[in-house]
Amino acid sequence: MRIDIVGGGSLGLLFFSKLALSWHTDDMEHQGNDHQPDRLHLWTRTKAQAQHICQEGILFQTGQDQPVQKLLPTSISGCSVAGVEGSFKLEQAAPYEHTTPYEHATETITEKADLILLTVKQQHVNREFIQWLSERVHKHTIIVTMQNGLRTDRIWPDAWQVYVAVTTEGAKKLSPVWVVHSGHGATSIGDAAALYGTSAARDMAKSIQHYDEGTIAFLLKSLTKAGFNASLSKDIKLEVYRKLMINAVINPLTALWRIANGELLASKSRIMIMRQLFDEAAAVYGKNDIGWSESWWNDILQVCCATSANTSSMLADVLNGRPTEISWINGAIIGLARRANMKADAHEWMCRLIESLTTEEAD
Ligand SMILES: CC(C)(CO)C(=O)C(=O)O
Repeated sequence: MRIDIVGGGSLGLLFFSKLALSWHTDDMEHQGNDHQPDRLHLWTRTKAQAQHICQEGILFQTGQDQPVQKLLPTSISGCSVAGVEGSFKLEQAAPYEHTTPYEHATETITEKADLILLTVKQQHVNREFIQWLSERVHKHTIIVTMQNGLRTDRIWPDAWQVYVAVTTEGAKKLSPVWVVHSGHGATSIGDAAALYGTSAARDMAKSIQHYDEGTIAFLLKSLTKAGFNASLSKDIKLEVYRKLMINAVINPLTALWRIANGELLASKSRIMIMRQLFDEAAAVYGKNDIGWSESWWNDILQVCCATSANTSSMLADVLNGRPTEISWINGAIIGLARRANMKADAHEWMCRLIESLTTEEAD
């Protein structure tokens, strides 16, 4: 089985590091047997990051106060890294030498992936990216997207088997090569057809279901072995909308006020504004027949506590002068409101305010 992780952000590095470490342990255990190793490959968006990783390895901490583990290219059997520039043209594979006793370790980078875990930001998923990705996909490749927000454009080709992952794992990227597992969470995976699917996609998914099940089962097993709390979701749609609500409340406010997640709870007036965003989104969900629960408000407060010292991903984008995911978070709520002929003024304001922080927002 070949897994490609696409995206060298905090979550990409976290999932790569933990999987690589657990597969490495596996390899050590199986040395001398004719065990065939599974392959893991990390694609970073920029060539520069891939070069850093190839030269310095990945620094990984299982927690803030935990020792730094160094994953060196030569010590991770079957794992490799390459960079893809902003244009998403395939760059030459960065030299990531590994010592591995298995003969098929010499395979080239052009080998297609059986499973692709996508951890790139929404703004990087565009037509060029899909084109690049199509070179890595074979007939039965499963794509698992692990991203904030919701897409309303039909970006995924109908024939692809796309799954959605919702995770509450916390990860902090301290440098292009350094990631800290800053909070343990849970990861649910479900068929994207439930969210975006056409009937063609559903029929196709059914006809090759046994492949899906095998690959997804392998992923869940690998993630569990690597120490993640991962499961197959019974209702991924609900989980995506729940996470969307959490992000639509926490992300823009932390980015506007430039505060850590926990500081949202520091005053009544902040909590009132959060509640306004929550109520408005809940009304929009209601009109769209999207089940929501009052308990989600408590979930939001709990996320603020559990990740109190964290910089939200939107604040991190703003601080680094990068475009944000606002269009796929609060913008998605506005889209749902329009669909129901209603207004979502508070979310509109969030979009306008965040968009006006930079001059390079995605459309
Ligand atoms: C849940 C939250 C807000 C945690 O920081 C997040 O997902 C993000 O920052 O994007």
